[in-house]
Amino acid sequence: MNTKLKHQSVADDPIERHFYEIIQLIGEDPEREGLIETPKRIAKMYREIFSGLHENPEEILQKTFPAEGTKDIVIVQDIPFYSVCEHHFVPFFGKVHIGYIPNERIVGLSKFARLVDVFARRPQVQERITNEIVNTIQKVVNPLGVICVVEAEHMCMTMRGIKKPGSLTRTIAKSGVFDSDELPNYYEERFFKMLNKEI
Ligand SMILES: Nc1nc2c(ncn2[C@@H]2O[C@H](COP(=O)(O)OP(=O)(O)OP(=O)(O)O)[C@@H](O)[C@H]2O)c(=O)[nH]1
Ligand SMILES: [Zn+2]
Repeated sequence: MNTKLKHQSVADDPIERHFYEIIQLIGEDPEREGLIETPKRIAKMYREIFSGLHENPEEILQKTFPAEGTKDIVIVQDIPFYSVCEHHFVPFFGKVHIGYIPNERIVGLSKFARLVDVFARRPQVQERITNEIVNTIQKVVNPLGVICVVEAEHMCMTMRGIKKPGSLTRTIAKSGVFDSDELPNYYEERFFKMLNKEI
């Protein structure tokens, strides 16, 4: 008997074993050359794209620096992200824009991108990523306010189902001074002007 045969079906890794079965169940041959290592590849990829489940987002924001007199909005925009929609397990991807007004401490800029990755690398809905980013920064860094906009294209709306390529979903979450009842909100308006490079 060819010892290579049924390799993945008896693999120690349960993700590998289950994908071997899924390939069979869709009517494909998991033993053919092109697919023989696919369950192993998918298991490795799943551990990468869902690695955020095993990371603590609050740890990322532990190290901060003195605010150095910063009183205005700091924006990090166009942070690219790739996530997986929890309803269909297909990708949604786009850009995140984060603004905050420091209180006494500022955050290292790279930490915002790390925070985005931790939340994106989980089965997600776009609204939750947006809220989680704001809530975590507000809770750990305690700035005067945080605002986050996420823009994304959802493959579950383009490659399947309703099939509307190019449709864009925008979500927004706010805290502190960005979230006051006063309308129009000065800080929110200023954030969007800065985002459009008008300031
Ligand atoms: N609010 C929200 N909905 C999402 C997100 N990602 C996917 N969805 C939606 O989740 C919904 C799941 O709807 P269901 O009716 O349970 O599933 P379905 O029959 O596959 O839906 P269709 O996509 O309409 O074919 C769909 O309307 C998706 O567009 C997201 O990030 N946020
Ligand atoms: Zn979906």
